Amino acid sequence: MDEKYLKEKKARLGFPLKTIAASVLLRKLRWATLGLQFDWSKRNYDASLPHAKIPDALSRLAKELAMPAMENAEFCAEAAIINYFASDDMLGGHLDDMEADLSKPIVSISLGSKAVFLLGGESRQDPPIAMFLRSGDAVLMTGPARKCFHGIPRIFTDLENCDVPVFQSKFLDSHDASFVDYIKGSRININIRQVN
Ligand SMILES: O=C(O)CCC(=O)C(=O)O
Ligand SMILES: [Fe+2]
Repeated sequence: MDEKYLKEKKARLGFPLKTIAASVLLRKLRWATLGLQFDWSKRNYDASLPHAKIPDALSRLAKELAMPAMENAEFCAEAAIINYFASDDMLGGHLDDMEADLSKPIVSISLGSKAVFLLGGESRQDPPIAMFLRSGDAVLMTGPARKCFHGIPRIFTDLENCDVPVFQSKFLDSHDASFVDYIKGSRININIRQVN
């Protein structure tokens, strides 16, 4: 953070301001969104809210991955959630049922550390199936699975189980060093939705 900005901010607030390194803040980031934003008070996606466009490359990839679930129509990537997991993070069992048309799939891409994915049934009481999601895996949640509870109870960040080295080996350029450093103890999930 810029020195002059900090001084001004301290003066305005009247109490000392602690600076936190970007690398520390980055580890605290749990999720981000792209594309259409969800309005939690109205419980719907609101196209009038300011939003960043989903990058074309991601949109094209989602279209291709969604193909088996689209029956002659094209998947339209309208909203995405990016989940950032550090070693002790998990994602509790939940449903993704806020999209108007549940016949459209959710395309979910995993990067970094290996995770356990639990796919349950339509009731929380249904026993889940457990599977590993590794870096580069894509899950297509479609058909009955759109109405099923699912979650991530844990990720593996230890060297023996994380499966990241294979992924890391693809990033040898020195410009990728900070990315490799970040992904070593982390997992990123990108899930892409068609909202309408
Ligand atoms: O992290 C994952 O693989 C699943 C993410 C998910 O289910 C969600 O964001 O709704
Ligand atoms: Fe989900």
